[in-house]
Amino acid sequence: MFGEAVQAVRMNYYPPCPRPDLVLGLSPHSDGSALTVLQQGKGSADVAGLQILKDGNWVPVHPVPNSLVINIGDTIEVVTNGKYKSVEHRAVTHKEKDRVSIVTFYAPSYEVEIGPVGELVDQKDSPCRYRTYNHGEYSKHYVSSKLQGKKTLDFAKV
Ligand SMILES: O=C(O)CCC(=O)C(=O)O
Ligand SMILES: [Fe+2]
Repeated sequence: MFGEAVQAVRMNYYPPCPRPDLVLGLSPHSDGSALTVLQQGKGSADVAGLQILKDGNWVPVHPVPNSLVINIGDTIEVVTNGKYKSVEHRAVTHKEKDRVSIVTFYAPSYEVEIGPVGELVDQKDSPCRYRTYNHGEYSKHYVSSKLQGKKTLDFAKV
């Protein structure tokens, strides 16, 4: 379904920040990927920099040694017609400690068309919520937009 899938890696370094109350490491966003695999750095295993938005509250994702965090991205939300939601998340800074995260984004090939799978669309119970679009177009839209919660997903909404 994803064609020759794209796997991209981003490494984030967050230096200590004297005013974590004023400065975010990374603004709230959802990832444009299908799935994201994230490792919170070994050397800073006690710094909970990643937070997810759940029921309107920011919840810290505490690092578990030798484990990976798997996040659902926008592409899975579209493919499942909203059954699985991409997670809104952000990174906060820490007064004394720096932090590293290594993030792998697994996403469709830029050539493929992405849309809700037929089995999860039903006129009555689960009407089609997202249009079918070219993933390359979505990626372009994503990288040229500001990180602003799940706003980038508006591109795909019907
Ligand atoms: O540093 C983190 O834990 C979050 C990184 C992230 O959300 C991203 O690179 O997309
Ligand atoms: Fe992210």
